[in-house]
Amino acid sequence: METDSVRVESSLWIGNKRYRAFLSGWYFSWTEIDERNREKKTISVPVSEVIGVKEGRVEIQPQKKVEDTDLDFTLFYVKRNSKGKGIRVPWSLGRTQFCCPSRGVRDQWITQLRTALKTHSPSRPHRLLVFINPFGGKKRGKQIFHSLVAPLFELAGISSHVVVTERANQARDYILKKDLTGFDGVICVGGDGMFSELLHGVIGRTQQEAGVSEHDPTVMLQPCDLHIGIIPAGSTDCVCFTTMGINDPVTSTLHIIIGDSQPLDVCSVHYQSTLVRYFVSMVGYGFYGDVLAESERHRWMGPLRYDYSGCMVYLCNRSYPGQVQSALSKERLFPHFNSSSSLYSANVSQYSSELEGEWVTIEGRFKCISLTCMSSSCPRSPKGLSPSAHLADGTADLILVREANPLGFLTYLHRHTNTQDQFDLPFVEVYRVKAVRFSLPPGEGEEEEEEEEEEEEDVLEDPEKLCCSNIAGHSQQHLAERKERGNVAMSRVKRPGFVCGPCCTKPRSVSVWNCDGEILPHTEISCRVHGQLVRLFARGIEDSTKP
Ligand SMILES: Nc1ncnc2c1ncn2[C@@H]1O[C@H](COP(=O)(O)OP(=O)(O)OP(=O)(O)O)[C@@H](O)[C@H]1O
Repeated sequence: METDSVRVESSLWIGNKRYRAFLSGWYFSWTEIDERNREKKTISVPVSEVIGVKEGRVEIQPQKKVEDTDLDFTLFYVKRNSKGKGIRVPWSLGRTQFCCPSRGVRDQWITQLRTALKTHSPSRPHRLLVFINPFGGKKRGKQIFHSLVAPLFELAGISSHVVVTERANQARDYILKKDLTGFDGVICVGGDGMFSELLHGVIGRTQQEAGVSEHDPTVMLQPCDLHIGIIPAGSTDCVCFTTMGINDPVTSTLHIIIGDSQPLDVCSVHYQSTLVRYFVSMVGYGFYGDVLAESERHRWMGPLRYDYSGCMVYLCNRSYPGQVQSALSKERLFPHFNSSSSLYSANVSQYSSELEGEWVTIEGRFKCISLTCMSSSCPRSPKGLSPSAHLADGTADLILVREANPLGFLTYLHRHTNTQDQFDLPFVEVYRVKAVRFSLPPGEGEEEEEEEEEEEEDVLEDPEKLCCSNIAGHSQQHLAERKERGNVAMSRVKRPGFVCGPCCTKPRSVSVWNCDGEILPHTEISCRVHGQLVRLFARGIEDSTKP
């Protein structure tokens, strides 16, 4: 065996074939040598993608098997599969078993490979805090973790402390309050809701430690050091799909093990001087808010409720008045920006602001308004809400869909599922922004607020007076909540009933905001993008055409 500072080389056998193996700088390669000493196929594995090196003949999947032999060692590494269900190829665990001419050579290979691994992968996690939501998606969180994730962590020498959640927000509270010394990252096994819990926990804790007030909408938030990992086990897993290009627990686990790090922009939502929420995926008004509100009332339908609610809300053909003020990023014009909906058209006025960049005000009636920090893709919409949105450039894409005829709006919605440009429509405008404020135009919504208050008084007397029969079914509980928590909580519960579609006899001119699948309790909100606030164990979307 030849060894120098950059290169280790020797003959090894895989089965009955002879190979010349090299460990050289960043790569471990082995080339098949035929009987005439000619070189044939070479396989190369970056050292940074080696998952583990074990003595003997070892198998991890489908079941762990170890045969302790003197001459063999087994190499585990990231293998890119040829096809998968995402917009990039899935990763799996590659395994090759080498036989050495002597035990000394075998031990030397193992030592050299492990040393190279430490040198070339300094950012790998050693200890992780894992939260499993046993009720997310198809309720397979525990099974996914124990059968697919835990064996890979063990192989890579990662220890994990596992918390199976017993209630919503347990993971967030744990991160905010418990001692996290020694953990290199927090992992959720669940869907977007679980990711959001970790996001709020990690950001909140970092700001607490830095003495930064999250409620101040103008404050510069402290970037978070603790990495977040997502093992998809929810029903949509949009954040995972957008940051990985695929929803696959093994691919996610391998990214975590090799310590990939992807910065991510986060948007804060404030109501006056109160932080309402953070999001990375989407906040949407109008159609998106109405669909969520409607679907909340049909939870019993399971995932089908989104299709059902989408149809019902579409049939209502509603649009809402609004005033959107946005701080444009320097990269103001969106690549797909439609020239027919000019930025400086009559209904756009400019004014300066405290935020860098220029502010514009846009007023009108909208079918929907959405703001997204990422493309927000999912298997149903592989290109997502805003196909060219970046993960970490400090901007978000504001998409305004103005009042349109039902067929036009259907075209817009349908284009999310195919390759046609959803922005190339005369009633769609897109802006790349750093901050957004939404308000109701003067006079709009006030009448409703008053009506709403009167109605709530009536309802207190007689719950059956609620405009929507579905809500009435739950009204006693809602009334109790209102008494306990005040108007905000009541309107949070009640508003979905106001936009519920055909069953509701009182159409309203105010929608609700859908923030990453949660209904926000306020209409007039301000949003601000915080560039690269958190880091994920991910690599963004890899080009699947590369080997
Ligand atoms: N033990 C628990 N009991 C009840 N709710 C929980 C529990 N653990 C977590 N939650 C909450 O359940 C909500 C949904 O969970 P999760 O996001 O994992 O699954 P999902 O809704 O199926 O997936 P997706 O959000 O991708 O559609 C989260 O908002 C989380 O706060």
